[in-house]
Amino acid sequence: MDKIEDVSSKDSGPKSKDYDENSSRQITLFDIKIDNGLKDDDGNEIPRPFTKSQMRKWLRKVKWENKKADKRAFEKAKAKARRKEAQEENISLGPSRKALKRMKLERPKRSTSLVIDLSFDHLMIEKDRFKVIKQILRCYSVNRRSENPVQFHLTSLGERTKSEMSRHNGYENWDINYHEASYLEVFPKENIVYLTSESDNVIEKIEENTAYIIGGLVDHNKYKGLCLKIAEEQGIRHAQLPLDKYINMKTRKVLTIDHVFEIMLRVCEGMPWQNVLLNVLPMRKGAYICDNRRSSNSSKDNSNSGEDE
Ligand SMILES: C[S@@+](CC[C@H](N)C(=O)[O-])C[C@H]1O[C@@H](n2cnc3c(N)ncnc32)[C@H](O)[C@@H]1O
Repeated sequence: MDKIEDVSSKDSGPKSKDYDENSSRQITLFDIKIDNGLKDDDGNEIPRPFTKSQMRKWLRKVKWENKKADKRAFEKAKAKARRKEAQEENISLGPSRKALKRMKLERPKRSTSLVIDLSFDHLMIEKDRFKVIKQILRCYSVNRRSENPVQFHLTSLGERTKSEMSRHNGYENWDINYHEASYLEVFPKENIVYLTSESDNVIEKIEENTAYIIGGLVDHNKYKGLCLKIAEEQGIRHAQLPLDKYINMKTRKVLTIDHVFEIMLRVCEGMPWQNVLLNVLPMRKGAYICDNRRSSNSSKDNSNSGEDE
């Protein structure tokens, strides 16, 4: 049952003498009948110090705060149990936060840049903008854990994306280069390659000192060919990933931002294209090896469905 006194210290919601005095006897949400008012121990109605809607709002907040605290405690206990179990079974859970921080300072970065072009905000509904942010977080996470990270840039960063990013604590200090300017102002034009599944050029080798642009767009195929059109208009190079050369796929070849990012990163790290494609693409993309038509079980499903999610 929800306990008002658990959160009254955190919350500056409605307070009155009556409520403060009563808080020590753990009033529950069910004790308070907004419509009938609150009664004291002798059954006398306590004058209502707030409007019904103020009270409803506050009670909702209290309920939410309690739920949040419970959830946080549960997650903490779960993580602790997982750490303990891993320690007992000698399983590595990857680098700790402290180690990751040290890696950020010590790891040399490649001269190749992976850039997410965030100039498409106005073409997306809120839900899809959130998906873009979620995918950026995944890119950040894989790059940060890489032994050999690339330079990670976000360009055309607008106010909307900035405020959505600011919900993630300390994002300004992440190992990402943020630019309000377009990639055209950040990199020499001849060093830019726009990645797009619609290009006739197929990427083979990832070049040093080159900025590979990924369109920060979740469009459910609504703006087919848009990135290719932009690259052509801007007179910059463009290329698609060599999917056809190394794998067969049951679904469309338009991948999500984070999949494209991870594929490029892994190839930069020195893994062969085919292994990378089979490892990174989720099973439901139905990727299997080209040459021997053998179905692959090695695909991993990273809970991100195919294109646009
Ligand atoms: C969901 S797609 C957006 C599709 C969009 N309609 C377009 O015009 O590119 C997100 C981005 O991932 C990259 N991308 C997706 N699939 C790709 C592929 N097969 N080859 C190269 N880049 C790809 C592109 O940069 C693309 O802009």
